[in-house]
Amino acid sequence: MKLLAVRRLLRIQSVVVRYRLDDLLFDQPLLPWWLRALGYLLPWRWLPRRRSEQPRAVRLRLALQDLGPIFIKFGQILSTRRDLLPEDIADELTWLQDRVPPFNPQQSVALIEEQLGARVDEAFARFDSEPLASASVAQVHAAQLKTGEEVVVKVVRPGLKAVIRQDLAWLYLFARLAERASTEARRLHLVDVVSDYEKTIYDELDLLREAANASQLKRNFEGSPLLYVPQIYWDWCRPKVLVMERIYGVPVTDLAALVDQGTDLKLLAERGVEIFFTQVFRDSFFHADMHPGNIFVSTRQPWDPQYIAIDCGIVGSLTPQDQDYLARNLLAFFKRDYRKVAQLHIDSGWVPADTQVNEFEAAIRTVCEPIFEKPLKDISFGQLLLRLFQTARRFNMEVQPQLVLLQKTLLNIEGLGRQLYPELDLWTTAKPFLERWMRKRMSPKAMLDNLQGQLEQLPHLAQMTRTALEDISRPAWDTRKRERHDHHLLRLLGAALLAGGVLLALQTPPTSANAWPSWLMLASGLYLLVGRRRLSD
Ligand SMILES: Nc1ncnc2c1ncn2[C@@H]1O[C@H](COP(=O)(O)OP(=O)(O)OP(=O)(O)O)[C@@H](O)[C@H]1O
Repeated sequence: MKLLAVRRLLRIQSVVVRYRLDDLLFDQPLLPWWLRALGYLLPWRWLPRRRSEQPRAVRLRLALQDLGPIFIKFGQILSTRRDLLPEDIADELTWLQDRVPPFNPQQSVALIEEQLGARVDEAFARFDSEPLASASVAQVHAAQLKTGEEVVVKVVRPGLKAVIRQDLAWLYLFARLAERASTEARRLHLVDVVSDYEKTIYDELDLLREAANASQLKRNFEGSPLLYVPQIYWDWCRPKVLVMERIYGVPVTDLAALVDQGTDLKLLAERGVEIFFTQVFRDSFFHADMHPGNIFVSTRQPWDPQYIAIDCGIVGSLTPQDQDYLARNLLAFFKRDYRKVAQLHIDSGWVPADTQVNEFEAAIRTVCEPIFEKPLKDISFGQLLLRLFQTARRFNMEVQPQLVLLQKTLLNIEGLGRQLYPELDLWTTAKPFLERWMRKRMSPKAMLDNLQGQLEQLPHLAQMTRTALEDISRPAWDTRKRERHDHHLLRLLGAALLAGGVLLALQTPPTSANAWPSWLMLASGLYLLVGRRRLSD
């Protein structure tokens, strides 16, 4: 194992030298001056540079490509972190998609047979050993089921787990060294970036998880003209093999083909935004790997264009509270009500309760005012959220992985939408959607449903109260947790009062003189459940 690790390090080194990444590594303000100076002692730094040498971003992309799937995937993820990378590099790394040499089809067949416990010719009527596509994590073959359906068979690259383990170990080491050597690297939380990557890469290896996500997404958009998700053939799915319906859409990046078939690009761009908001707010289940390689457009009815999404390995979801705060934040934002944005961040518990709201408001205003100087159609939602989270982080906002995922997806959707239709006005497209959603949440029916939900929790009240009280008495209890807990306790108390009030009202006529306790209980219960929240908005 150690020998393998050393060999891998030598390989990484040789790639660094071959692509002359020394300027990227050692000329960084990220590193302290003494390390940058030390860089000049490296023998290869003295090699003459060729005039024709490509720009640094291209050299970095080629180097990552050369280092194989794990570095490619890491580069793809980095390309979405525009908060960390210079623009030229972030732009170039987006080209790291789907350009991975295929692996031997015999390996595919062996793995499929091992996973299915059947020969390929027993499982399929036809199996094309020439791969249809080869990506960083998996290879895809076209096939036909014995029942006649055209399918694709996705197979995980053999031996990927071992390579991941090894490459990750090196990535962690580099990140840790950088963090130890420089405050800038610590500010960027490089180790956290690698750790985020580690979580997603292992998730992507489990194709059953991807299949389950695809099934759920398909169900959420059943019959919708907006989005189509290929059918999963569960009988043939295993952890390393996924069999799904073959789709024949136009890649969304192929603008010429879309124009040729007469696609309504404006509608297509707007539908992208609608799909995103529907997934986030209606379903709380969103495809979080929306890079252009995973999106196709149906060839049917170009005047009524429908997206097709594949590769549901990474999905995100928000709690109802996060949904609520996010929608309010966006609405407050576009009214430039920075005070409310700051207050919402505190109420939601995203930043500590003792944050100075004035200072936080001023910081948000400083960051956002220049963005709002631009016409609405040029404002990037994703950038706005990114700036907001960066500001909030200075005020000790805990990193909220679900929000980071959402912000990255939003950047993807925006980038895609504006590529299709540069005049796309995201805010005007999204605003009615958000307002409708807020109105629906505040409708009497939604409130009643909410109330019913609270009442259903009553049987657990005693247990929850006991646990909460026990927790509170623990010394390590921090203020933010305490606030959240207080909030839950008050809501539970509200539900209890309301239920008690209803029971009393059933026994005493509401107009009689001794009905006041039931009225009092009903009013205070309602206040704790609904009024408190609305007043705090
Ligand atoms: N259902 C399908 N029908 C037709 N082609 C498909 C289908 N699923 C995947 N493909 C092709 O295979 C390619 C790779 O598939 P997919 O993106 O699922 O693999 P991956 O290894 O997860 O890739 P990534 O690098 O994006 O993570 C796609 O870009 C597409 O060209």
